[in-house]
Amino acid sequence: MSPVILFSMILFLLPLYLVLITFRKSSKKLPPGSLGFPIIGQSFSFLSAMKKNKAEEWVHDRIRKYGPISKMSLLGTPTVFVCGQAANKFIYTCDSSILANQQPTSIRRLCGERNILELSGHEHKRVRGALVSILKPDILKQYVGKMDEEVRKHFKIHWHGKTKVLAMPLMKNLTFNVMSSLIFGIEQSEKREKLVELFQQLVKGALSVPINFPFTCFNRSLQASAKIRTIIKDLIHEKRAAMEDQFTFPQQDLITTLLNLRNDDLSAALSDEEIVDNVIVIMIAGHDTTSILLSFLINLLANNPSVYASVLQEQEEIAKCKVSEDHLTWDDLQRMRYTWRAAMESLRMTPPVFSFFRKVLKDFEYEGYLIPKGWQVIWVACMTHMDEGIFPNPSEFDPERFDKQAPVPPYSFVAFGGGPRICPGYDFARLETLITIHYLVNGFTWKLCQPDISFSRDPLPIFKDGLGIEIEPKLPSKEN
Ligand code: HEM
Repeated sequence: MSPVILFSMILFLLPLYLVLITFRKSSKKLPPGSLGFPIIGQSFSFLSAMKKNKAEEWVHDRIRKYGPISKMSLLGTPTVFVCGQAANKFIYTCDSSILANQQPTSIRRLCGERNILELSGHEHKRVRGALVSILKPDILKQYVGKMDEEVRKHFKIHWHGKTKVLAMPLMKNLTFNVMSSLIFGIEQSEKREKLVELFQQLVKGALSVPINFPFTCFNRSLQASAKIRTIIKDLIHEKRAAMEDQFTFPQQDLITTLLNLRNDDLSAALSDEEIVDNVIVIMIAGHDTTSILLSFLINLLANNPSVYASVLQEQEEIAKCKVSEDHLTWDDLQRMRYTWRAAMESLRMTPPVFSFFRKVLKDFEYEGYLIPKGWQVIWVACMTHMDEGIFPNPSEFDPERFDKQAPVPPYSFVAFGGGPRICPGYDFARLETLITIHYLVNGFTWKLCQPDISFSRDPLPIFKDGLGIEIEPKLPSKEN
């Protein structure tokens, strides 16, 4: 029998088998809801609601029908759906021997078995420790100048001399280039353009039914993933050779920093396979999320003149103390408090990541229901962001909500997740966002080409028209 048919049969039968053995061995109640058709289950209805930007309605319909806990089948696996502040707390504090991080099969196959999202317990701690150590503020401080340079270059090439731009693809291009420069040490080149294309293709299949037939989106994403792997492996060999020749870089890239990380016994902290898998995850986790934040913030600032005025005032104060060729410094970024609140508010209103998955390692009971081993849990963490009881007038863009004087209740603002898996790229994203907004508001004014713009989730939020804006450079022009 061909491996493809065998694999499809396993995918088809596994959910049924899991449900049957669960019923046989336990008298406890499963959550309400239906598993739908085998394999497909509710995958298409969920993905289609995401695409139509109706995911919140889809979730509300489910809650109306079954309550805050229900069962379904998503992306080939029986699944329990939960949401709300209590669910966020439960999941973020749950023992990793009960609930392990697990992405859909599609993500595991595209990013590799050793990627941090797949690991749990000690292995997760070890790999996470290595990633946190290269993304912590002390290390990132050294990169502010390099980031600043990339951002200025971007505005010079893609914005100056234009009257209209599509902001979203440009922000993707910018965040990808910043990450390539800092993580891979790859400057502007054909290789970098190739990598952009390959990552875009890989991401398209990240949340898809994992059937590897020719011409499927998943198949194209797998091919892109294989090519990216080859490029990263070659880079690792080049950097290792340079290190062995004792060729020292004045400012290392993050892959070199990772290659240099040692355990107590001086063995390498991460294997090459772990570096490849995790660099792919970092690129995916970091560049799209931050570009979404920047694009939605540009849209919100265009529609909210008073917030825009406060951001501008803060950024003009900082610009006043500099001459045009000065880079922004770490201290300048610490002064951009209001701008970061505006960014957090944008993340509250449109968090880049809508839902998360965990794998159930042991049967457990939650709110009186059995959550069986072998199933997965999906939770829509950000439903709390629009909870009137937590964030009054949730549809209003109000950065002051994040004023430190009025702290946000725990487990309710979760754009960066929570618990032991909270996003380790928070500071990276903050630096990149603040530097970009600084040069944007000091360099240009902008307005939306169309007043009413809509977005879909594919699976990440994306403006359908690319966020067309009319731009005008400010005079006298600071060299952006
Ligand atoms: C606005 C930008 C970003 C947002 C909203 C964001 C959000 C998130 C969220 C929600 C999680 C998952 C937490 C969980 O599973 O509970 C996460 C994990 C992660 N993020 Fe970010 N992220 C952003 C930027 C970045 C950047 C710039 C990087 C790297 C430079 C990064 C690297 C990672 C990694 C490696 C993980 C996995 C952590 C683990 O499993 O321990 N992220 N991020």
